[in-house]
Amino acid sequence: MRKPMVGTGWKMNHGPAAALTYAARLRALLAEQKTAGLDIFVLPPFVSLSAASAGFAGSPVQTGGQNIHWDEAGSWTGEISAPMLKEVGCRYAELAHSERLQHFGETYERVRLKVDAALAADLTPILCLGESAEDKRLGTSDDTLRYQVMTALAGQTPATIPGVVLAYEPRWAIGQSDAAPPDYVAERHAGLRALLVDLWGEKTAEDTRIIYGGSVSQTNGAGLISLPNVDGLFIGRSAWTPEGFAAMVRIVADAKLA
Ligand SMILES: O=C(CO)[C@H](O)COP(=O)(O)O
Repeated sequence: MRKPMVGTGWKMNHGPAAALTYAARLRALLAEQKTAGLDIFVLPPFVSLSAASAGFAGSPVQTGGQNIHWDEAGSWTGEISAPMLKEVGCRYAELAHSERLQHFGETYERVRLKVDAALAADLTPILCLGESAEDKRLGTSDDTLRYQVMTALAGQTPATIPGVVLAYEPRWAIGQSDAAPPDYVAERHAGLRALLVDLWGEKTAEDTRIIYGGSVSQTNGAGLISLPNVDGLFIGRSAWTPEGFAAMVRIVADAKLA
């Protein structure tokens, strides 16, 4: 059984003081909602992780970092290690976000090392996958997703794959006015599920969560979370307020905990 998820990445928003304010407000809102049975997560900026982890301590909300280096320590100026995320109370490590690929030179070859580092530190990798607008135009979306999965998860086993959350985020749908069309999302998630079967077998595919991100909102969220093979929602802008995120938690809970 795949435990449903709902999470938000704050990107470069909410310093430590704002993180504490957000956490206090979200805790109060979620105390009035169904949350048992959901994995709920927030991915603050690095400088806000200690504050956020403290602010959410004892609540249903877990924290995670938006990136890690593949090494445990060393001369890597400006980088953060998986053990450091663990030390500040994180459960998750987001990897390969499209903005890291587009603006900061990230590669899926490097992400493979980061998946290993996250798992070694007992963090759950949230592995972002997604095709470009050009892929979509050319009909090569599934080829690109296959390359990303096979490269980032090379060396994993049927037993370790379910410890990774796949986050399907079509690049062309991020930061837009609406999400990818539901039938398109359903096709890509079905393709990823079939790829997991092909590479690691039925049980691994059945146990591995695939969540959707890319302009999720209160308008489209219920339709997206109801699609087959969509095990959760991963929200940016619509969840940068506690009220917005609490509304998305409710949408996922209503769909998945009924
Ligand atoms: O990071 C994302 C979700 O946290 C993703 O980039 C979607 O962002 P959004 O389009 O602002 O929801």
